[in-house]
Amino acid sequence: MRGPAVEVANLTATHQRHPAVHHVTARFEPGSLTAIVGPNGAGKTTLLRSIAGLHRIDSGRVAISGASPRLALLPQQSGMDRAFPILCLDVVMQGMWSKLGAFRSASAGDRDRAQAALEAVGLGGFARRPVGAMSAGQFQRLLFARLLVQDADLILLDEPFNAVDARTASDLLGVVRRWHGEGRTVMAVLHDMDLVREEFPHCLLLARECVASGPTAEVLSAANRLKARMMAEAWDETAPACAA
Ligand SMILES: Nc1ncnc2c1ncn2[C@@H]1O[C@H](COP(=O)(O)OP(=O)(O)OP(=O)(O)O)[C@@H](O)[C@H]1O
Repeated sequence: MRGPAVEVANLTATHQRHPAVHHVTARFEPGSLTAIVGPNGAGKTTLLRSIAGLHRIDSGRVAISGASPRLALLPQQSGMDRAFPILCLDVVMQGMWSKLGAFRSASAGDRDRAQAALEAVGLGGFARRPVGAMSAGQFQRLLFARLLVQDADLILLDEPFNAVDARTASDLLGVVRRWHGEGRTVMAVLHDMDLVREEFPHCLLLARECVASGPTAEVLSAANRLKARMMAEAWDETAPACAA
C-alpha cells in the first residue's frame, strides 16, 4: 500500500468569518508520518477537518492524490457523544459502512474482522460492553479499532494520545507505527514535543499561518517555536478573512 500525497495550497478556512487557518501551503508526501503542532487555537483541528472535507474551505484548495483514496479521521474525544446506547463491537463495525453500503448486512467474516480489531487494541473481551461503560483510555482504544477496520490510505488523528495513560499511549503509538510501516499517509495533531521529535519524521508548525514544515528537527527549532508563539499571541481573533 502507498498512501496518497496531500497538497494544501493557499488554504484559508474560517469560523464565523474569522480565519482559523490563513493562507497555509504545505505538502504531505505519500506514506509520510507528520505531526501537526502549534499553540492552542493555532488552527490545527480546523486544518485537519478541512483536509477531511468536514470544514468548508473559504479559499485555496486541498488536493489528495489517487483515484479514490480512503480517508479516516479520529476526532477529538471531547467532541464525541458517549451517552449513545451502542455496543463496542457495533462501534467498530461503523468503520465498515463504506464497504458494507446501505443494503448489505454484516457477515460473520465482518464480525470476525471487528473482533480481531478489538483484540489488536487490547479490548478482546469488550465486544458486548456499552460504550457508556468505558473509561476515556478504553474508548480511545475503541476508536483506534474502528480506524483499523476502515483500512484507510490517509489517516488523520486529532490529539490521539490525549487523556490516555502511558501504557495506552504506547499501545496506540504502536498502531500508528504499523500504519506508517504499511505505507499509509498519517497526520496527527499533537502537543507532546518529545513524542513528536522521537516518533514523527515530519512536522508542520502552525500559528494560523504555516510557520514551518519539513523534517521535524528543523521545524521545531527554538527560533521557529518562538515565532509560532509570538504569532499566536499577536493574532487578532476578530480579524476578518482577507480577500483571497
Ligand atoms: N466552532 C467554532 N466556532 C467558532 N470559532 C471556532 C470554532 N472552532 C474553533 N474556533 C476558533 O478557531 C481558531 C482555531 O481553532 P482550532 O480548534 O482549529 O485550533 P487548534 O490549534 O486545534 O487548538 P487547540 O490546540 O486548542 O485544540 C480558534 O481561535 C478557535 O477559537
